[in-house]
Amino acid sequence: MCKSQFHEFLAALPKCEHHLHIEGTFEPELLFELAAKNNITLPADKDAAFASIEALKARYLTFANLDDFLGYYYIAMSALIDAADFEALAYAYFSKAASQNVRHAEVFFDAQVHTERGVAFETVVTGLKAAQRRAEKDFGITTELIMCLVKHLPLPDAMKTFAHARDGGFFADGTLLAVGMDSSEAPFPPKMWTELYDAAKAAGIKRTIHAGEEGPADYVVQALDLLDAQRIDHGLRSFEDDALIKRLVEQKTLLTTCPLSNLKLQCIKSISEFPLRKLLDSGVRFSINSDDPAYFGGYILENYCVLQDTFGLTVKEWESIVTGAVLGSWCSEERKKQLLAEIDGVISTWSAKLGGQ
Ligand SMILES: Nc1ncnc2[nH]cnc12
Ligand SMILES: [Zn+2]
Repeated sequence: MCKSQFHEFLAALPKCEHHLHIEGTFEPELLFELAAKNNITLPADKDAAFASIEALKARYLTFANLDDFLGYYYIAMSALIDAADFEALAYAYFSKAASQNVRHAEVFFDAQVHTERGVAFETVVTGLKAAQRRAEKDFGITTELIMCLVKHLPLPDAMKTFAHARDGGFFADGTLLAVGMDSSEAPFPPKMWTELYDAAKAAGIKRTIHAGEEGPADYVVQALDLLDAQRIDHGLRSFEDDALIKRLVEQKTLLTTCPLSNLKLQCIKSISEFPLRKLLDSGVRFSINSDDPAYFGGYILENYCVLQDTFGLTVKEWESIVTGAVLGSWCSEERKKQLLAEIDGVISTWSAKLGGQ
């Protein structure tokens, strides 16, 4: 069976995306457009990569590590000013995701980074919500927002943003689904954030955190032990610790993995180093995601395809991956049932076409 036919099957599979930074979908074309509209000068005097769309895209091919990438990611955000900018950004992602059969997406946004530069929390959320409503109407995709706090700023700053969202009723009214943490990892272990996660837990708010991307397996252990995190974003390095894997399996903790991101940020040297076989064989619940697709050369489907080309999975294995992604989602039981039924339909159509692959 030809590679492209299997890719067609992967495209048809109903998908859930759980690890996607909306600011990481900021394509250079839209970045330059919004920077011009908002009179934001990108720092081409300090870094020639900002001289043109082409130069920036070329620079995105050479990230040395997570922090190298984050420098560009945070500068680009400075071009997002009003609610319409956030709406345009998010709607572009939802359209692209829907075209790849993402049926449910739980999306991060970096609230604190925007408020810190003077953009009101309400502006960000208003724009994102408008895009969510339009996307559900236009494509039938269900979406949720996860507010990420950033590890490179002090705990009191994170607490202030968290309290603003909690006390403003943004979690209680369903505008926000959960709280997470992202940004630079190694210098900022999970144990630094217990106060934030205790407060989220006390308020009945779901909790996730980036851990085990560049940091060691022990950071994942800390996230479980000290933060009571219910989901782990990346968790790539969890396989350094057998007891941790056993625990993740028993607790059915979802790892939201991101293969192309890991490759582009030099966490792995080649896709063959991505622990896909271990994830499947151990029974850890995981999903495959795009993280920051505008920066890493691929949206969710490209992540699925590169894994297929490298590991040659069967239809059954893909069925178990997309089913696990549904089960690990934070959507209603009713929505899960719909998504599982959609998967059943696509699998029966394609099993016949692909004949026992
Ligand atoms: N891959 C990643 N790791 C940590 N923080 C991030 N923010 C956006 N992408 C990220
Ligand atoms: Zn991420």
